Amino acid sequence: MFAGVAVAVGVGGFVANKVIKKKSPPADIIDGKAIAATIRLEIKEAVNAMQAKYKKAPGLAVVIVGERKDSQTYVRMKRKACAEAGIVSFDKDMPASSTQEEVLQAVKDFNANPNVHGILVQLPLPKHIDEQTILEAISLSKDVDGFHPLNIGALAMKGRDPLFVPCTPKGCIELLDRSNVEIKGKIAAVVGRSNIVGMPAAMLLQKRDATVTIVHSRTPGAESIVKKADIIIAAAGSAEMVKGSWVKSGAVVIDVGTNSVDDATKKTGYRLVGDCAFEEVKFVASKITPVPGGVGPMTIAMLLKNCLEGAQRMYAP
Ligand SMILES: NC(=O)C1=CN([C@@H]2O[C@H](COP(=O)(O)OP(=O)(O)OC[C@H]3O[C@@H](n4cnc5c(N)ncnc54)[C@H](OP(=O)(O)O)[C@@H]3O)[C@@H](O)[C@H]2O)C=CC1
Ligand SMILES: Nc1nc(=O)c2c([nH]1)NC[C@@H]1CN(c3ccc(C(=O)N[C@@H](CCC(=O)O)C(=O)O)cc3)C=[N+]21
Ligand SMILES: [Mg+2]
Repeated sequence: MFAGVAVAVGVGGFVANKVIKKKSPPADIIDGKAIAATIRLEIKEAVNAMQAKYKKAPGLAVVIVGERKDSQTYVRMKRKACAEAGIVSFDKDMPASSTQEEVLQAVKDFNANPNVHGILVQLPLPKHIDEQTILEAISLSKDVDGFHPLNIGALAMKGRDPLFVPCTPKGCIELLDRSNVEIKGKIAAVVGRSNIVGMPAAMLLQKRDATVTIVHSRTPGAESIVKKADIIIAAAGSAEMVKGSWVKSGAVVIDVGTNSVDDATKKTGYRLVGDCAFEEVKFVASKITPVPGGVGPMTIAMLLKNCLEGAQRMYAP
């Protein structure tokens, strides 16, 4: 009823529209770390139940090739999370000089091992190894990362469901669900189209009846496209690229980006930032995930969940 009523205030003969510029209250922070902890407890209970019923524990094989510091950190976190949930981890740490044949053989050995229900080959692999060849060698029923082309193909098809959904996008959807964000009928924008995050995230949103636009490095006018979205999943790997001005008021923002930027005030010399400018976006969005403590912990929780489900399918199909 107030629409169309202009508030004009005369200031010394000068008439200006008085704009009361007020910052919106900050967004709710979606606590991925806490949600992941809850899920990990749920998994632990299911693992205990499996032990009691079948005298078997789920097993996860983690293959790492080379000495990349970040990969080692992630792999250590995954193995620790497995141990806490009662999932047995099978470690295969291979030197960067390993041949493609050797890595392939490691995968084949785990394919044949009945105590292994999930196989994860940490990416990226050294340049002389063809990632796709390795990923396609993983048994479909043990593909807990969901990176096998047949799993991705099923993800893209109407009326089909893959055996495994990639962990990071699955974690993004779980965060939306557990934060009571409706996906159906919403406009969504995914920034990034990688095989491991952006593309599968877009497929999942679309399967849940969102209308999805994928923005990538060749997209003209990315800002105005992102600004139309009710739900934004940012996975470009570009520190703080999504500014407050890119975000529609009240949008829900899931920030996958994990970028390390130099920070002399930290004892490590760096800190992690997302793909969203958190301090700006939090005053525009209604809900937002932090980095760290948002999507990252969910990725690990979903890995455990996929491994548990793989084992459950084998013992109680
Ligand atoms: N929290 C977690 O669990 C995980 C976090 N990550 C993080 O998520 C981010 C993305 O990872 P990943 O998908 O593997 O990265 P990739 O580098 O494989 O893909 C990045 C994608 O973003 C697009 N892109 C890059 N810059 C821009 C830009 N300025 N504007 C629009 N699009 C852009 C690229 O476009 P194009 O295709 O045209 O090159 C590409 O599709 C990284 O920060 C990574 O560290 C990744 C995995 C798990
Ligand atoms: N085969 C394969 N599967 C993967 O799932 C896979 C991979 N390769 N290669 C690399 C990316 C990256 N990734 C992350 C996992 C956890 C956090 C995570 O837990 N991050 C914490 C912070 C961690 C820290 O402090 O360094 C957080 O955001 O709170 C981040 C990133 C999985 N990946
Ligand atoms: Mg390679």
